[in-house]
Amino acid sequence: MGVRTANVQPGNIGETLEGLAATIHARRDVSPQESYTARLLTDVEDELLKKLAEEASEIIMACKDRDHDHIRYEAGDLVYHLLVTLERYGISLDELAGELNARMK
Ligand SMILES: N=c1c2ncn([C@@H]3O[C@H](COP(=O)(O)OP(=O)(O)OP(=O)(O)O)[C@@H](O)[C@H]3O)c2ncn1[C@@H]1O[C@H](COP(=O)(O)O)[C@@H](O)[C@H]1O
Repeated sequence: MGVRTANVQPGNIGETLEGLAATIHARRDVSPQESYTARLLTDVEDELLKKLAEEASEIIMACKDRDHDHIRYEAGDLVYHLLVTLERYGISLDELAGELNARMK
């Protein structure tokens, strides 16, 4: 298990996701030697997809343990890897918003 993040303060999810997505997009121009994100964007696609599946199973385990801080931590890992996946496959946050908005009742 990774190191738990200390002193987590609430933030604005829209701003945070947009900022993180922009950082991930910018890693397209960075060498894979310098950045984990750049590696996930350029390595064989199965490396990223395996990681996504691994993070999904880790949050499931955290939920089964009813461990609040661990669920939040693994949710962070999962959302980050999902954003990298969206970047890799060319889906912007605005397009994702459109998908979710289209389902709203
Ligand atoms: N938000 C993240 C982020 N979340 C998770 N990770 C990485 O994802 C990997 C998760 O792998 P693991 O689950 O195996 O590791 P773990 O979390 O230590 O352990 P467990 O979950 O297995 O218990 C680790 O290498 C983390 O460092 C992240 N790496 C980068 N970011 C963001 O991406 C930006 C760009 O970072 P670079 O990748 O360094 O360019 C950074 O500024 C951050 O904002």
